[in-house]
This record gives sequence, structure tokens and C-alpha cells, in this order.
Amino acid sequence: MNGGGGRRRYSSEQLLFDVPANAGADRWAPQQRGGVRRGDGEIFVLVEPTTPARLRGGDSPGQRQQLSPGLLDLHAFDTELIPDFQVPGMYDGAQKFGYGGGLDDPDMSFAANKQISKSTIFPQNNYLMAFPENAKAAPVAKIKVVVCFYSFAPQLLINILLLAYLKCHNLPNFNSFDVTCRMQVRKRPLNKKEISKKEEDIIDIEQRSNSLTVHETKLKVDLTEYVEKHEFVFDAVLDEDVSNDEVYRETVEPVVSAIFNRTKATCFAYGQTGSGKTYTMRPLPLKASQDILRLMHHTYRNQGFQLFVSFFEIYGGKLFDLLNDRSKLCMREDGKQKVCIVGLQEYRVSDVETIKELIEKGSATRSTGTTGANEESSRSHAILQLAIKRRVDGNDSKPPRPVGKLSFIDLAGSERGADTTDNDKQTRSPFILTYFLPPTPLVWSNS
Ligand SMILES: Nc1ncnc2c1ncn2[C@@H]1O[C@H](COP(=O)(O)OP(=O)(O)OP(=O)(O)O)[C@@H](O)[C@H]1O
Repeated sequence: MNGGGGRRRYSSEQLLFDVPANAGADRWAPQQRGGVRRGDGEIFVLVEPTTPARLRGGDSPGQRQQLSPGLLDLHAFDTELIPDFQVPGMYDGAQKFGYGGGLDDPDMSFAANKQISKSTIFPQNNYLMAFPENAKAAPVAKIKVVVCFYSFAPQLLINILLLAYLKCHNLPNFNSFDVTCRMQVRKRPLNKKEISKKEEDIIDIEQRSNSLTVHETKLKVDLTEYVEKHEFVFDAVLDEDVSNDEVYRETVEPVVSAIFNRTKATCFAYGQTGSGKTYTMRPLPLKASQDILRLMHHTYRNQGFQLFVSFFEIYGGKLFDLLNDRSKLCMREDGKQKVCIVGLQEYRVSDVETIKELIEKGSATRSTGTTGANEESSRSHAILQLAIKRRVDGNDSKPPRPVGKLSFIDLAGSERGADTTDNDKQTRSPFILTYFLPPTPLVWSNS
């Protein structure tokens, strides 16, 4: 057996950005924008902020055009977040973990009028550290995260959970936001079909070093077999015996309290058909709702917070409301160049049972099909959003203002057509994937 391949690291440190919202139109050059681009086309992360309209005084009309919003702007309808306020106990976590930084900290400061600020590195497993106590609120800038992960082995039995975590800061003369991405991998066990076909388990997990090794069988020119090893390091690797509860504790639980304080977090699962995306994602929103309601009823009691649920899918380039009889939704751009999902129903919820019913109803309505790798394959991108809103000054006559949001995105399989059978053209061409970058990128857009 020959060893080969290399070690690649996918970690939060590489995926942290401080990006000025007023960066120029040339910001797609990642080096200039503080973005990260890995070699060999393996991972490619870009962040594109868009300056809010009122801050664009100096832009020419041409430049303004280039600041147009993303294709999938899931949050466009709530870009005006509620003004900042202090939630008691919000930063306890940061203090507990010895967080000493902040905007006064030279290592974390943003120099006014500089195009790119210094990157901040936050220790792993403590999302709250990302938010200095004295950070002020800002209009939300637009952000895109683009991740390409080229699976070199078609039988790669893993899925990737990527948790992106955002927060805006408003600084004198300078608007910026931090993005924390956390990439985790969960391996699923061999299924009955694979066992009966005596397929080999090609992945070894090393939990202590957060790494996994893929053993790829290859052929030499003389047709003798050899195995090439590829080692990857992530923020966390979850072995096949890890339960869904543990996945929740590792990925989502740490960010739940942050959405009470002007934060948007998104957790999405990326992987090919049958890799376990839906199995992994399905329990997460309900567990998160339980924690959110617990916080609303205890820690943040009587502070006017409300929880709203919405659930829709993108299938064949069209949007459907999964909580409203699959009614067709439209994505439109308004006068402020914000993309809105017109007609999406949001339900106010205050107990776990109602949320459970809504999630089950939406999941049952989702488009499914059969692929060679999964008999019950989700053929769409499903987006479930838990939005926290709050009445301003307890005023009941005005609609509640968004405070934060937790989104769960169960993507359609990322497989190439050649990797599975029984795949028709429509299911192979998820809206987001085909529109933006070739050949199999995953594009997530937020604002
Ligand atoms: N960690 C796991 N432990 C046990 N069974 C799993 C695990 N992950 C996935 N499975 C099983 O594998 C099958 C496929 O999983 P799932 O439907 O979640 O895949 P998927 O990635 O969502 O596929 P698709 O993209 O086709 O929808 C299911 O029967 C599921 O129960």
C-alpha cells in the first residue's frame, strides 16, 4: 500500500473575514478582500459585502450597479435589523472564556478608511467571542459565502456541515462585519446495500486531531492497484457513532443565544446524495427551537421577543412555500436593490408542539425522488428559518423588528450526474449551484 496525497486543513481560522462594507467593486479578487482561496480548486471562499444604499454617496451609478445583491438573498426582507440593545448576560460566555479583546484591542481594531482590516482570529468552540461587548450595530451588509469542495472519490461517504456565523459592527467612518465559518464533517455508517455489496469503508476518522483520512484506490499504468491517502483537517469531525444530539451540541447549540443579539447564523449540510444531509439536518431546527423558547421564557423573559418560523424550498429554479400548500413564491428585487422572497408565510410560534407540527408538515411537502444512492432523496434545497423579532419599546401598534435569525439549509445532493443513476436533468441542476460558478460550487447568500 503506497501512501500519497496530502493534508488539507479546513478550519475556522482560514474562514474568518473582516470585510469593509465599502470595499471597491474589484472586491472579487479574494486576496484584496481578505478572502481565502485554497490551491487545487479544493476550497474557495469569497465574501462580498454590499454597502447599504445610504452609505454609497461617493459611488458612481456604474459602481452602484456592481453592488447589486446576490441571487439567493434569503434575508433581504429583514435587512433593517432592530437597533442594538444589550441583552443581560449576553457576553457572559466571552468573559467566562477569558475573552479580553474588543474594538479597543489593537489586534482587533479596524483602521478607519482602510480597505481591508486586519483579520481577527477567534478561538474555536466559542462563537460568542466573536462579538465584542462594545461593538455597535450597523445596517446589515450583504455577504456571500462560496464554497467549492471537489470530491475526488465518487464514493465519498461524508457530508459536510458548514456553520456560518455573522455579526455587524458599526464603527466611526467604517462599516464592517465579521464572518465566522465553521466546517464540520460527519461520516455516516455503511448502509445495508453497501454492506451486502461488500463495499469498503474508505474513511478513517481521527477525532483527537479533527482529521479524516480518505483511502482512495487508484490504478497504476500497469493496472496494479495502489491506495492513495488524503488527509483533511476540519473544525470538527464526527464519526459514524455520533448521535444527532451530539451533532446539535457541536454545531448549533453554541450559537443559539447569539441570535437574540443581532446575529444571523446559518447551518447548512452539503454532500452528495445519500451522504446523510437530511438525516443530520432534520432534528436540528426542533432542538434549536426548544432552546430558543427556553431562553425566551427564562433568560429573556418579558423582553418582548417573538419567534417566527418559515420554511420553503428551491426546486428546479422555482421557490415553493412548504408551509402554505406549496404556493409559488417569487424572488424580486425592490427599489433598494434588495432581493425579496415575496409571499413567504411566517408563523409566530410560542410552543414546541406547534413548531414540531410545522416542521413535519413542511418536510412532508418537500420534493423527493429516487437516486441510485438514495431511495428517498430530497431533490430540492430546503430552507427553514427561525427568526427572532422584538417589539420596539413594547409598542404593539408597530410590527416587531427582526433581531436575529437562525437558518437551516438542507441542500440537494451535490453529486455530479455521473455519480448517480436515475437522475433527471432537473434534479441535477439545483438553482443555486448552476447559476453562479461552474462546475459544482455551493453558493450561499445572506444579507
Ligand atoms: N449517520 C447516520 N446514521 C445512520 N443512518 C444514516 C446516517 N446518515 C444517513 N443515514 C441513512 O442514510 C440514508 C440516506 O440519508 P439522507 O436521506 O439523509 O441522505 P441525503 O444526503 O439527504 O441524500 P439526498 O441528497 O439524496 O437527499 C437514509 O436512509 C438515512 O437514514
